[in-house]
Amino acid sequence: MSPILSVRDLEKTYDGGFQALKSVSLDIRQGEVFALLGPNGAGKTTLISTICGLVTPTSGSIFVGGHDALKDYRAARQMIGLVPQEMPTAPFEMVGDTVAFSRGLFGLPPNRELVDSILKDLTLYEKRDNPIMALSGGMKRRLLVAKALAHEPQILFLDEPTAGVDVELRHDMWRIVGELKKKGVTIILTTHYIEEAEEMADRVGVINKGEIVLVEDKAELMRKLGRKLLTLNLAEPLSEVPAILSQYDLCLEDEGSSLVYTYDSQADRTGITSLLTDLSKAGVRFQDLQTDQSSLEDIFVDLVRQG
Ligand SMILES: Nc1ncnc2c1ncn2[C@@H]1O[C@H](COP(=O)(O)OP(=O)(O)OP(=O)(O)O)[C@@H](O)[C@H]1O
Repeated sequence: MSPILSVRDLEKTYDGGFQALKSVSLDIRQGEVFALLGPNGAGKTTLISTICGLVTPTSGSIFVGGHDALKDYRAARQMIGLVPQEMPTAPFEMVGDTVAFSRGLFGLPPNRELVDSILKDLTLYEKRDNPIMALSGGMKRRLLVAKALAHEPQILFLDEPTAGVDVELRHDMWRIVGELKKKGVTIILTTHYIEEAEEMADRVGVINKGEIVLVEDKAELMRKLGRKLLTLNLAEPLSEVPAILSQYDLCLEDEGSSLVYTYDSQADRTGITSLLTDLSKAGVRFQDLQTDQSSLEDIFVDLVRQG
């Protein structure tokens, strides 16, 4: 299936000479939830803003649903909903009206039924005749989603949807994203929260200093994360791994005083029991042992540090 969004060799150098995007290429699959992770200043907002037509790229191409976003901006933008981090100020506007207005901005005919159903999905329907200023912080966040959905976009960008919100609202947002995905909406979100990417994403991309440094299925990442290290501190150092233990792919470390076994913690059989039996048969004794697991956070920190 061809990607719903395709970015090729995208570069952005701001006036003043700062290069915020360096040859970014990315394909987004229809119906997926893609989490874009990156530290402050990595280029997440620049990338999203460029795709949404708010920032002009220096070079490169963007295709949205087959439309060239640079040459056929309107058709491309029509397919996209953008949930910004903050509410533009229109405090006296009514909740229902502001969502209807967002739809009108795209030149679409009014559709009160649709607006009502969006408000209901986001549990804002009861507030439809209230001014925006009468909403709680969490409701305002949900309203931003409602406004972004008013023109029935196929792709929804969420820029840090849960930055600075409480746990309850964070889970609320995750539920909303899950429901939109079920309806077939493709979702791209930026986040600082690894937990958020783990919870929601089908795929994870990491951007650092304007470059995409990793794109991977979350399941694959989790599989990698499922690998654990068992380190045995030996009673006496070994010069080599005994032949009887060759099947375990052990590594001898710390000048022969530690044996390291890598295993899949999610497998039915980790092999630890038989390893310990075979160690005993080989006469290898150990004083202590420890297990370590790398997390998505470790992988992220490593990638960002290397960059
Ligand atoms: N209008 C601008 N003019 C010049 N430089 C800019 C402009 N907008 C952003 N930048 C720079 O581009 C880089 C990327 O910024 P961007 O906002 O895309 O990062 P981000 O990954 O979204 O960061 P954060 O997580 O802090 O929101 C930063 O160094 C920023 O200072």
